[in-house]
This record gives sequence, structure tokens and C-alpha cells, in this order.
Amino acid sequence: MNVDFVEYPDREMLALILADKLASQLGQHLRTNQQASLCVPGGTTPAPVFESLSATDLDWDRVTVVLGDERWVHGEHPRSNSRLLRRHLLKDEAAAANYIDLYTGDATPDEALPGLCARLEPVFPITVALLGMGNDMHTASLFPGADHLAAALAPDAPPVLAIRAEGADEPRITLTAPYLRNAINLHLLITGPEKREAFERAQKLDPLEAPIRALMDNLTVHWAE
Ligand SMILES: O=C1O[C@H](COP(=O)(O)O)[C@@H](O)[C@H](O)[C@H]1O
Repeated sequence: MNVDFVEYPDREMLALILADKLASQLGQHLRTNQQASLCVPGGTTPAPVFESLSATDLDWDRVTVVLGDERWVHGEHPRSNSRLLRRHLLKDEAAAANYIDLYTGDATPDEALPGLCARLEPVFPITVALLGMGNDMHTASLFPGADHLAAALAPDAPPVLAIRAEGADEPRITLTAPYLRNAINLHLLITGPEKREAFERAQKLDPLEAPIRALMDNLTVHWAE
């Protein structure tokens, strides 16, 4: 386990400094590579980081953005993670980024897997991956007790899997642990005392109980109250 825990004075400072860090890691990669990839979480936490990042001057047309997971709902549904991205990240400077939408409109996420695996191939290894985490220690859509969790944690997992779990309101599609873990730069964004306590607890648990534990090999955690 190799975890660097960074504590910020408040959420505003966290958003500014973290966005700057992500942009500088992308920029550094683009100095010696034609393309970079950025994987981001959905949910309720990352919007302020996205706002700051979207205003950053970067060769966004050489950056491909992908979500770490998506809820199987249409793109304008309030629970759609893509909707969050379109409103807070894929605008201003970042409007020039390429975006690979995990939601394909197929009836189920299972049907989308073969096409998505092929489309996602060029984003790996991910240049910069930002993860989120729920109080139940799930990350992306790797939920404790999910139907395909063991397969999604396995070293030979495919890049994406369809997931159903009690804690998730709808079917999901998720990037799997080996592809997230293999990111060149791996970050976790969490806020509030409950998530800090959940992260600390997860360090002593098995990934099947606390999926975030599977991604603690080279992880920088960004936390504010
Ligand atoms: O369902 C999800 O939850 C996690 C955590 O979300 P938050 O609302 O607690 O910030 C998120 O990282 C994931 O992308 C999302 O689909």
C-alpha cells in the first residue's frame, strides 16, 4: 500500500489546487506525447474541481476525457454522470476535449461492452485518473456486494464491466480495477469526516468489502472537511 494523504484548509482551496495539479500532470504528459487521457468520477463531490479545471489553459483537443463509471440512464437524466460533466467540465477551455461517453443508449450496459472496449483502447494507460468514493467505500461503480465485483477486481479483468448492486439505484457500467490502478497518476477526491473515516477503515479491509482498497498502491488522496 502506498498512499499520500493531502489535507486542505477548505473545499475551495482543494478544488483550485487539485484542478491545477491535474492540469499540470496532463500538460507535462503532452510535452512528450501526442495524446493524454483524463478519467473522472461522477457523483456529488467533483463539480467544483471540474469548474476550475474547465477554465484551465491546456491543449484540450489532445485530451480524451472518460468517466470512471456511468449510471445506465439517458444523458439528460438528473442522475447521469455525463450530464454533470457536460455542465461543469466539458465547457470553456475544456470544451475542445474529446469525450468518450460510456452511455451508448443500448437497453442494457451489457450490450454496450464489446463496442466500448474497442473505443476505450486508446485511452489506456490513463494519464490522469481522478476517483471518487462513497461512504460505503465503493469507487467508480465497484460496489461492495456487486454482482461482478470479483471479476472487476481481477488482474485479468476487461477494461469495462456491467455492474448491478443493491447500493446502486440503476445498472451501471464501470472501468475495472486493473485499468484504473494502472493510471500514470492516480488521485482520490473525498470530502467530509464520514468519507475520511471510511477511507481509513478501508485500508484494513479486503477489496471485496472495501473496493477502494484495490486502488491504494500509488494513490494521492485529496481531502477537505
Ligand atoms: O455513484 C457514484 O458515487 C461515487 C461517489 O459519489 P459522491 O456523490 O459520494 O461524490 C462516484 O465517485 C461515482 O462516480 C458515482 O457514479
